[in-house]
This record gives sequence, C-alpha cells and structure tokens, in this order.
Amino acid sequence: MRILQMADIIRYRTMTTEELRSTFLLEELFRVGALDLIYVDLDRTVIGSAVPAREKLVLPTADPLKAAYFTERRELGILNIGAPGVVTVNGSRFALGNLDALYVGRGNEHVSFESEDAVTPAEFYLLSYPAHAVYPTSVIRSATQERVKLGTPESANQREITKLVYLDGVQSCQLVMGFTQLASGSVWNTMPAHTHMRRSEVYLYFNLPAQERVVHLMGPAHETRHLMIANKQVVISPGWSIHAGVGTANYTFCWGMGGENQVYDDMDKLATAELW
Ligand SMILES: O=C[C@H](O)[C@@H](O)CC(=O)C(=O)O
Ligand SMILES: [Zn+2]
Repeated sequence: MRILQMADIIRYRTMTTEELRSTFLLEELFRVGALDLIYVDLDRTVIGSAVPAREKLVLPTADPLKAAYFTERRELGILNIGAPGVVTVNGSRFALGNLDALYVGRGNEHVSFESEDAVTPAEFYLLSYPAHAVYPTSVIRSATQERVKLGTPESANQREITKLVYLDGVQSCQLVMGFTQLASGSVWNTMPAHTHMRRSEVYLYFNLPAQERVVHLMGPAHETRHLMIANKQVVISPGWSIHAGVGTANYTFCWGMGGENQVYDDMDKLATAELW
C-alpha cells in the first residue's frame, strides 16, 4: 500500500503541474487482475480498486494500518463500475451489477472480490475511513435509490445525483458516498463550486472515452488550478479546495467524503464570479 502525504494550502500555491498531479491525482488504479490501495494521510483515507480476472482477489491488511485485518478499525464503501461481480464478506456473497454498491462495516475479517466473467471483469472502487462503531454490511442497488436532479441544460450542468451511503440511507461512521451522472450534452459538475472545510472529498471519474479528458478545478476560490484527468483516475480534494470539473465528453463520477460530519448540504457555496 502506497502512502501519500497531502500538501497543505501554503505548499499548494507554488506547486508545478507535475507536483500537483503526483499529490492530488491517482493514475494507477483499475489494473486488471490486481487489488491496489493508497493510504492518504488526509482524514486517513484509503482509496483503492479491485479488478479480479481469473483469480479471486482478497482484501489484505497492510503494514501501515498495523491492524490484524483491513476493517479491524475501518469501514469500506465499494462501488462496481464494471461488469457483474461478487464481493464476499465473512462468507456472505453479495452479487453487484454495474453501479451497485456495498457498505462493509467495521469488524469483517474476510473480504474478497470475484468477477462473473474474467474477460469482462467487475471493477470495484474502494473508499475507506476509520470507524468508531459497527454499522451493518448492506448492499445498495443504485436503480432503487432516490435521485436528486441538479442543474439546467442552459448552464451545461444538468445532472443526476445518486446517494449510496448517507445520513438518511445506509448509515456509516464517516463515509458519505454516491455518484453523479451528467445528462447528455451537459459537461459541468459541481458548478457553482463549493468547499467544506469539515470534510475532504475524493472524486473518481469514469465512463469517459479513453481519448477524452475532464478539466478538474481545484484550490481555494482565489487560487484555482486545474488537473487534466483521464478515465478511471481519482482526484483528492482537501477541505480548503473547490472540486468541480468540465468534460470534453459525457462522464460519470463517484464522490466520497470523510471527516467531521455527514450532512450532505453542509457546503460553503461560492459564486462563480468569486473564482480567480
Ligand atoms: O459535497 C458534495 C459533492 O461535492 C458532490 O456530491 C457534488 C456533486 O456530485 C455535484 O454537484 O455534481
Ligand atoms: Zn463537495
């Protein structure tokens, strides 16, 4: 498991493109046949992917956790962005189709991943935070979840938000998770922008054609920068940073948060004219 140390708002101001990319962007996930984990010191987030091909992949504990097993003191959110697969938690098998999710509570010793078909594998995205209590492991079928509609075609930001793990739904200690699908022809997400100092956020961009990019905007209102992001890459957004983007084509992204509270609407909104 790679350890990634986040930059603070002071170091951020003088970072080169290369430094910004190696600090805020994860380009190594979703390798076929592999389970990859990155530990970020910010909110002690673990971000990962499991793409099982022929072999079943087992969620390992990792030395930096100093834990007997991965969820000994952690909770885990899983979103399948690929073909159908199965996640097994302590002997219980959960079949997850595309955009189905699973919340795994603290204290589950054995977690493993399989694809239904090795040729078109399941692609499990993993997001984990420390947990102080046990909440039940629960499957979340995206198709049955309530969707929040945001934006308008005129402002090219018409989109649908599906909440997966949140206060009024499947409960957790600190994880809040869902995904946003852009309507055809709309390209902007989370614009107008916001910050929330109380929580850090992680964005996984997917369903983006290989040659297309999302121009992701970050930074405090008066010091914005951008990252050029390709399909299945992840961007980390500290509490002081806006997180918004515009795509050169249609895309979906999974957002996840950890930190002080779980109130989805607790956002410090910024007017677009306030951005420099
Ligand atoms: O704090 C909340 C997160 O930034 C996302 O839920 C926002 C989002 O998906 C969107 O507006 O498109
Ligand atoms: Zn946010």
